Amino acid sequence: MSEQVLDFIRESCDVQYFPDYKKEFPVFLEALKEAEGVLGSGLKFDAALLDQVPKLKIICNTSVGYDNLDIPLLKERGIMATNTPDVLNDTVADTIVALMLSAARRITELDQFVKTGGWSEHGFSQQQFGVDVHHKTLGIIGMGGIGSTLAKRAYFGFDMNIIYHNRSRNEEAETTYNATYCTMDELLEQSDFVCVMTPLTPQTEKMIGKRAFEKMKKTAIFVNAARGKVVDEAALIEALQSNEILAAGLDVFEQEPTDRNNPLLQMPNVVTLPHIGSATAETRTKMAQLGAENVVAGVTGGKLVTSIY
Ligand SMILES: NC(=O)C1=CN([C@@H]2O[C@H](COP(=O)(O)OP(=O)(O)OC[C@H]3O[C@@H](n4cnc5c(N)ncnc54)[C@H](OP(=O)(O)O)[C@@H]3O)[C@@H](O)[C@H]2O)C=CC1
Ligand SMILES: O=C(O)C(=O)CO
Repeated sequence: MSEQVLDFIRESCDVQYFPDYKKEFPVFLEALKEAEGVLGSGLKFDAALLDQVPKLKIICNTSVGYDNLDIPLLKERGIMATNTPDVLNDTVADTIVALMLSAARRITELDQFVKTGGWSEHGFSQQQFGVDVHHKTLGIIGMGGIGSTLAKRAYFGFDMNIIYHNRSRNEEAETTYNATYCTMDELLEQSDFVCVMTPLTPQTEKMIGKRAFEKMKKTAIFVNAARGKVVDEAALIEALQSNEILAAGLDVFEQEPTDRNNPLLQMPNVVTLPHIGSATAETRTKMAQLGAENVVAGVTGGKLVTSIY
């Protein structure tokens, strides 16, 4: 949280700032017990925690995802909640394109090849060729804010054929990016790149499992920048080990940080990132500022900018 954003909140509220609340959780908890508003990301607000923070009026996530919040419980207790949609769409879509390109063109693997002296006067072998991204079929599961922004890049930048699956139709994406709505099975069977971009909910938890990987092409590249728990990670590992799919690009994991012994970290055809989808200086500042506007509004009785409900 930059000083500029903190100063904006300080104009209306007393602020206690914890750059790493997990490191000093007992002190943080004491402060939270007195707080009317909280701004940040990642902390799970369950009933046991809410019981300890009776003065809390508003929880402002500095993330678009709000799987850390039990919305029915917050509603029941009259606590407001906000998130930070849209301001991060371009940055997260850029991250997904980076994962698609890295996995398809084997960028991280070949980077290591060069840096460890593997590139000799004999050049490199045909076994190291990648596959094209352009003119392929991209399947987007979750054609929302980020999914649509990815479709824009893929359609206009890479001449890709866009297919998608949601619970409801996204007519704007159909008109603007020529996206075709299909069932989940059709998407899995037809896509060269399968990108999941849904929120984590009880309905989407482990939505991509063994059966889904079996449906995908053997040449498919799977990308997850949504939430790790949307995927059955054991099934993903098995699919990669048995060549059920070609490669994967992952910004998120079932457990974060992921275990150092996670087999995915040993696979050259898997590109990994530490959940940095929205993490550019510019976008994180926009997210913090939006969260700050929400927390000030919530505490002072103003109008929330991006209320979750
Ligand atoms: N890696 C990172 O750093 C980041 C990760 N994220 C993650 O990405 C998620 C999506 O963000 P954003 O695009 O802004 O969200 P949106 O709400 O704009 O889009 C979510 C999409 O998922 C679809 N969806 C929801 N539930 C289902 C379901 N059960 N089956 C199929 N489709 C479904 C929705 O369509 P419909 O309702 O019609 O089904 C909607 O199109 C966030 O919730 C967050 O978890 C976000 C930002 C950064
Ligand atoms: O916004 C989110 O949901 C994230 O995961 C971090 O940007």
